[in-house]
Amino acid sequence: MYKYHCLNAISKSGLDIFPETYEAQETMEYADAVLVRSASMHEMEFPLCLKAVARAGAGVNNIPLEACAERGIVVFNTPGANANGVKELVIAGMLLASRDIMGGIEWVKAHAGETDVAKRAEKQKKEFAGCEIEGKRLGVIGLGAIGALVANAALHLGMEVYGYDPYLSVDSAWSLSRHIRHVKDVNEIYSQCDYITVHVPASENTKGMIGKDAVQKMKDGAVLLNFARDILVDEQDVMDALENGKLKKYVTDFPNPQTAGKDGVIVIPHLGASTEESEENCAKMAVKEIREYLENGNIRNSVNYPDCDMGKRGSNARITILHHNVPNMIGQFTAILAGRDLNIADLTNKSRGKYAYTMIDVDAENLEGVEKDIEKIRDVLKVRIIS
Ligand SMILES: NC(=O)c1ccc[n+]([C@@H]2O[C@H](COP(=O)([O-])OP(=O)(O)OC[C@H]3O[C@@H](n4cnc5c(N)ncnc54)[C@H](O)[C@@H]3O)[C@@H](O)[C@H]2O)c1
Ligand SMILES: O=C(O)CC[C@@H](O)C(=O)O
Repeated sequence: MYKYHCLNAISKSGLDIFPETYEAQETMEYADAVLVRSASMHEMEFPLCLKAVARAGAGVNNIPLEACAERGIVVFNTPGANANGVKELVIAGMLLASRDIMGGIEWVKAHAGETDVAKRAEKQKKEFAGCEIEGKRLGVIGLGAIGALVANAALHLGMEVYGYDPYLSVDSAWSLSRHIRHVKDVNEIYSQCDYITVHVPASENTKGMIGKDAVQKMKDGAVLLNFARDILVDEQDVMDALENGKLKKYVTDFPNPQTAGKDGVIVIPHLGASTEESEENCAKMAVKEIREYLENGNIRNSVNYPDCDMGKRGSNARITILHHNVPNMIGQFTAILAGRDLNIADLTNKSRGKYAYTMIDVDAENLEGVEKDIEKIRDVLKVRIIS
């Protein structure tokens, strides 16, 4: 029986994929796996039994990736599973910044019940007029799952689109329309675009990447959209730019005391991925990743260990070893098996930065003592025998 714990509400259609051999737990204490959305795990203590954390979503800045790796906990995310939900809200954000839709709706609410509301609305509506996005220039910073969808959708809405991503993946490159202008210097986005939207992961490298310098280079009256993470933007600099009229609007999906309720800021309560479809997609992908790892040892879409796949486990026992990426690890593992006269049917080893993963299929059912012996090897972080 495997045990899992959900730190946030996870869509039932995903949890339903767990078979009867899985049991939900009220706490993490005895869990083999944890499912999480945005809950911060940085201050949490992890039990020794915890083997996997699946982030039902894209951003993993709420999870201590290296601390997990050191404890032999594989962290997964669900790339692309909520990208369409975010794309649609970004388009909505551009429209909200361009026309005073919310001001107009508030005015109607305030005059509800007045018999001459229709006549008064016709007089009042000039106050809420705006501009169209067709023909305007959009700059997309980060052309991954979300950025690529936003860029393509904006083209379809008649915008001219500039895209910047120095680490563009081959998959993203294939998905992008050839009509998107591939920009090599982000300053070109700042200086040329009417709307700028950022879709990069939050990390030590990207924190504060849009601050005073970037804002000063932007066109007067530009609109900045942030559906990635608030820490990517130096929001005090953006507030100053809104106050002095340099920027027209800041649209953000991340409420905080600095931006909530402030003039010129449209703050949405982190709704980018809050659609039935995105929640289902993320939950299903997260549950499949956990099952694949617990039942077969395969790692798909990890963010702290290498992906590694030996297919479905057959009749052989499968030994899986998470370890540091240092020389002579495989030699030590195979020596232990050879010393017991055990035959290796298949073996795979993959590495990613400081960490590596070895999977060994062995032609035997009785592997007594093997787990303990491998665990004693220096630089081994976690050993499992799936049989
Ligand atoms: N608002 C929401 O609800 C919501 C939902 C999903 C994701 N997000 C946020 O959006 C981010 C992006 O999501 P995604 O699914 O597109 O991720 P992704 O990994 O598919 O794409 C990220 C892209 O950013 C690029 N990149 C990295 N550093 C860069 C830099 N310095 N300059 C330009 N490009 C850079 C990468 O090459 C990659 O192509 C997530 O990390 C998450 O923080 C928010
Ligand atoms: O789970 C959510 O609602 C938000 C997810 C989003 O921020 C992400 O990074 O995928």
